[in-house]
This record gives sequence, structure tokens and C-alpha cells, in this order.
Amino acid sequence: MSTLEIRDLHVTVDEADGGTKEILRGVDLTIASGEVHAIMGPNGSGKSTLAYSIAGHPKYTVTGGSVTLDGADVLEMSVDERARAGLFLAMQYPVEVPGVTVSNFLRTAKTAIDGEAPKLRTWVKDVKQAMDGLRMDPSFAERNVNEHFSGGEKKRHEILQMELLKPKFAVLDETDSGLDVDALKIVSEGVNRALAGGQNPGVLLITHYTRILRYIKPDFVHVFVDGRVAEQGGPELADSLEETGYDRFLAKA
Ligand SMILES: Nc1ncnc2c1ncn2[C@@H]1O[C@H](COP(=O)(O)OP(=O)(O)OP(=O)(O)O)[C@@H](O)[C@H]1O
Repeated sequence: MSTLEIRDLHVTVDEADGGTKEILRGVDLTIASGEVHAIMGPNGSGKSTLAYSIAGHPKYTVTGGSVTLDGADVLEMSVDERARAGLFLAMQYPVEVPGVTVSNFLRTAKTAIDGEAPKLRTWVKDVKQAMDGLRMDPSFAERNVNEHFSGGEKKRHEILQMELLKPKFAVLDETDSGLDVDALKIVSEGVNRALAGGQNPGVLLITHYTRILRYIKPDFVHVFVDGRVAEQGGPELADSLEETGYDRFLAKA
């Protein structure tokens, strides 16, 4: 059983004109193994900034608060130390890695995270099984990471990574964006397989739409407004947001 704890997190970003802007203004969130937490909120409320801050993106400066994984200070860790500690972050805009195939990338990542190369025979089987589950053509493994990937291919590739790297905690930023109805189901099934797998990960799922929550059942829903959690509840909160929108939170902010 692991816990990812975010306490009173404040984050600023450097703006192009040389100024700084505070985006996260005191985020509190605790995620335990096996829990799915959905974060919903209006555009620009800071949801992706939270994901980037947990990932250690250099553009975002933590000015206060803490992020700990089983008590260890995540903010003190380098980006690769965070991955080795068991954090996985699937970003809204993944970068292209020309010259590195999906197959090489996955094996290198797995080796770096586990501290030893995976046994070839089981690894090849695991990759094939995960790709089959996500209905990915085997030729996909020989393509360069994210190069000319369609929106749906990027999302499948992220979930493929999550299934194979077996993190303790996964932050999925808009995994549902750009997916057709069939792909949404396939990708959600991949997340559910990872949730049911031995690692029992905790998941932070950033989304605009409740449709993905029909497939991936959240234990908690957090409404993110103006850089902090404005309200939390169970899955029924997502349904009420669908009907009422964010007006009542924006009025308070
Ligand atoms: N690197 C950056 N430079 C300048 N401003 C930024 C940067 N990153 C985020 N911001 C600003 O911070 C605010 C929060 O952005 P963020 O992307 O975290 O919101 P979001 O809730 O994920 O939005 P969306 O739902 O539209 O994806 C926005 O006003 C955005 O313009």
C-alpha cells in the first residue's frame, strides 16, 4: 500500500514577458494505491500544471507545499528518480523522439525503472500481450516514438507504457481527448487492466468529460478551480457537473 500526498502545493510559471504567475494556489490531494481520482475543472484552472509539477517539468516552480510518495520528498527528486520511485505521467502533449523506436524506448524505460533489463522471453510476450489488448498493430513497435502518431495512437502508446512499466501512481492528463468511441473503450480497458494488475496503482485522471468515467470508475472526483481543489465527492459529483457546469464554483472563486 502506497500513498501519494500533495499538501498545500503552490506553483508559479515564468511568463514570456519576464514576470511570474501563480497557477497552483494550495492544492491538497491524497491518493492511495488502487484508488482512481478524477480531476475535473474549467479550462485554465491548472489541472495540467498539477500534472507537470508532479512530473518535475522545469518550467514550473514549486514555491510552497509538498509532494511525497510514501513519505519520500518527490520534489527533491530528478525526473528519472521520480519514474524509478514509481510515478508515471502521461502528458496531454507528448514529445516526439525521432530515431528511437517504441520497442527500444519501452525496453530502455523498463530497464531504467527496474534497475535491470527485463528477461527477453517474458518481455516480448508481455509487450505483445499489451499491444494486442490495446488493438495495436505489431508494426507500431518499430515506429519512432510519437513521430506522426495520430491522437489515438499517442493515447494508446501512453497506456501501453503504463501497462508495461507498472507504476505505483499514474497521472493521466486528458487520456480521453481525441479518442473515437471505440478507442476510448479500448484505452479505458487498458487502464482497468493496469488497475487490476499486481501493482495496484493509484490513478489521477484529468478529464473534461464524464464519458471516460463510465469506463474507468473513479473513487473520488475533485473539482479544480482557480489553482486549487474547490470541492470533492464521489462519482455522483461528475454527473452533477455534467448538468450544472462550473458556474457555481466560479462564482465562489
Ligand atoms: N508554461 C506556461 N507559460 C505561461 N502560462 C502558462 C504555462 N503553463 C500554464 N500556463 C497558464 O496557467 C494556467 C493554467 O493552465 P493549465 O494548462 O494548467 O490549465 P488546465 O486546467 O489544464 O487547462 P485545460 O483544461 O484548458 O487543459 C493558464 O492560464 C495557462 O495559460
